[in-house]
Amino acid sequence: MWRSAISERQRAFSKLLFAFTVSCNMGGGPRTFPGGVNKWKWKRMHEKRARDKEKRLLEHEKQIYQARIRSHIRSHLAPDNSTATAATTHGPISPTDHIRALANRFMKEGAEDLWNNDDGPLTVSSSSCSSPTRQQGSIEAPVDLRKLIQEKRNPNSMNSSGNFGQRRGYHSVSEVNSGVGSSKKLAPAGRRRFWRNDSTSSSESESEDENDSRVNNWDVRKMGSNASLRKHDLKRERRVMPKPYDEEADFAEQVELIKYEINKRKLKQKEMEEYRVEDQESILTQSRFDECGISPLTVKALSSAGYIHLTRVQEASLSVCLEGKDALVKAKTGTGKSAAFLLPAIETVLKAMNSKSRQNVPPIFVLILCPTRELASQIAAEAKALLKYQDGIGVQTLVGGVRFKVDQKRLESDPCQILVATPGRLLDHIENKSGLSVRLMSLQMLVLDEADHLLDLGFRKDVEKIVDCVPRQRQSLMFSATIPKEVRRVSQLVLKREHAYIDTVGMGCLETPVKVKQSFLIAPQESHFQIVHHILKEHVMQTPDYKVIIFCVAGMVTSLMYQLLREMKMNVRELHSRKPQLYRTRISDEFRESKQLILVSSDVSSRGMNYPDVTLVIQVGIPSDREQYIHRLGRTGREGKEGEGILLIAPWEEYFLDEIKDLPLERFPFPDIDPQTKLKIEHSMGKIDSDVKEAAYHAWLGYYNSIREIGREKSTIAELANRFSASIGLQRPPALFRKTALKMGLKDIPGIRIRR
Ligand SMILES: Nc1ncnc2c1ncn2[C@@H]1O[C@H](COP(=O)(O)OP(=O)(O)OP(=O)(O)O)[C@@H](O)[C@H]1O
Repeated sequence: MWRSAISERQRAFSKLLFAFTVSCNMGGGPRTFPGGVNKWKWKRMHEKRARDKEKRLLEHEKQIYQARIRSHIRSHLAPDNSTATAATTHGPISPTDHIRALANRFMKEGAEDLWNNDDGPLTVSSSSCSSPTRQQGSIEAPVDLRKLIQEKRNPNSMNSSGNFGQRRGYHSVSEVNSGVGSSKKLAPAGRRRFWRNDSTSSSESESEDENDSRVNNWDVRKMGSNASLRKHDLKRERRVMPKPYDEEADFAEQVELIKYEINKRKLKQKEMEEYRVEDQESILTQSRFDECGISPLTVKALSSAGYIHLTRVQEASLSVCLEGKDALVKAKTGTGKSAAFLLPAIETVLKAMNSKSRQNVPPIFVLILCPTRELASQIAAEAKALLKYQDGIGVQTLVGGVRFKVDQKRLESDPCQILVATPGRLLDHIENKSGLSVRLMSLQMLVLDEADHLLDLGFRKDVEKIVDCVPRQRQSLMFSATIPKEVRRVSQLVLKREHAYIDTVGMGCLETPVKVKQSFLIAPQESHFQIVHHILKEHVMQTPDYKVIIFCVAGMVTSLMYQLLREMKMNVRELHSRKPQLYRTRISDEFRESKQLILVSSDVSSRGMNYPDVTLVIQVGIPSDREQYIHRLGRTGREGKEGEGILLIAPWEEYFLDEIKDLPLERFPFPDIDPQTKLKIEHSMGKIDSDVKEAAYHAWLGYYNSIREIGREKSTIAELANRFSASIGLQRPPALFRKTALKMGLKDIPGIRIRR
């Protein structure tokens, strides 16, 4: 356009000069010019000056035009309307009129050069949330005026590709001529005014000055601007001038369109923000189970369980899992991961049962591994609920604490296409050649729930052995609310190299449920039992349907806490690995069904357990790591509900707060415990059997001695353990067996007593 405008002026100027020189040649003027130059040199010099001046002028006006367009757009985007008002009231000419006036000049051929990658559309970053104003005014993507205009001109020709040439809807001559469709078909309708077809253009070209073909409307130019394309697009194409009156109307329309588009985006952004807020509260999506390609009988079972819509993790992972791909899935606690792997598991079984020929041994098609017995029972129960209307598909559990023979009999007599197991007990069966290995040869799907824990050092060896015993040709799925980097690295022990990684939490996003209020309290070890009692009393008073889990650092410390709270007449239960399995199952079931109950538990309940409507989780002492903190906390605030979590630690455990510093923990106000209650607690503690206290001391010492991150000398740990021992009313620290002390690396450590 610039060149064309210049050339018009040049033409006029040349004509003048020509007239002038002709008149000179006819004897009417001087033959030499100032400086002794001849008339041709003089003419060329003036032509060049005129060209330069023209160029400068155009450049200047181009900049004004760009600035005006930008300020116009900003005035529309600015949340504060005063800016917009100011912009519309100042000066003799309104911004819109100014833009229109400038556009009349520049929205001709080549005007698209005004918007290019460098000086192009206004970009408002949605990520820049430092100032509230910007936040309000931010939009998802920049308003691409060119795209809008292009869309308006020819909605069918839009191309969302990032390629600049394509985005502009340009077609090279070679493309047009090479039959990639006719040029009419390819060139956007509106563009035809810029880029003409041969047929329409030829007649116009005839009317042009033949001698000035360099600068006529049929000028040949590079596609795109120099600024935008630089050396990248050297295809050439002809162009023609648009009709001026058309342009004016068109531009007014375009401005309207831009306004409309900006408003639309603002609305959309508002909606998105509202959705995000809702989104954080609800775990459900708009997708429905009856539309996601699973068996109708499963959909029926889902409906009767009250599941209509998929949760986010189910939506994100289901299609991938149904395609048969391996997947590593991360989603927050309480968001429906169990169903996310159970649904594809059921589909796998249905498919296998339809396709498999008769086999000598009843095949197990799906194996689900999980770390605890309670979790295995819970998963099996959920699977059974989903299989409510499917006949002939059986789910069984293989967990410790049940007699081996009983397991064997059950496996032989009852159908079992889906097996849910803890690694240790499953290995027992595999290694004892109970016939399970043969049945596992038909395995189609292996699932690791709480995958990061199963790949922890405690379980990894067992899991590796199990993986070695199942067919390599299988689908493997791994689920957890936490997937540390190390686990991603070792995930290939189980998953195929080309597995999908699905993270519904998102990098840098909050890993804990948004509606759980988290706080921490640092208090001397000696006061922990009193503080727990105080917090519980307050909570019970304020929450009629209270349901609390207290996590303690080890089984026997759990038992001590339980006995103390029971002595203090609280409605409390205990759950830890030192209890027989039948007891554990009964307590777990009772707590699931109950309200107004306090469960004191070791980490056996920290992962996966779905106790509905837990109102408060108290963690006494540091968890083994950040992941454990997240899982323990995740027993409350499930399904997007509200909840509360309190971490109670001793001053020397404060270092742990660093590991969870990205989580929204607030300081819990230090409770004011009345002396009478203190006395009562001391009295209750005095009633507890010293065996329990001694076992608690040993468990406490064992736990803290095993956490490397503490970074303390063994002697310091021994000293702290002795303080704990005193706080629970032991006269002196209990002695350790020599063997135990050796194993723990505590032999000859000052403060550690060895049993004689
Ligand atoms: N699509 C759904 N619609 C409604 N409720 C659902 C849906 N999917 C799962 N739930 C419910 O959500 C709750 C949490 O599910 P689940 O125990 O599978 O969570 P999770 O993500 O495995 O948690 P964790 O990380 O603690 O193991 C359960 O009560 C379950 O019944």
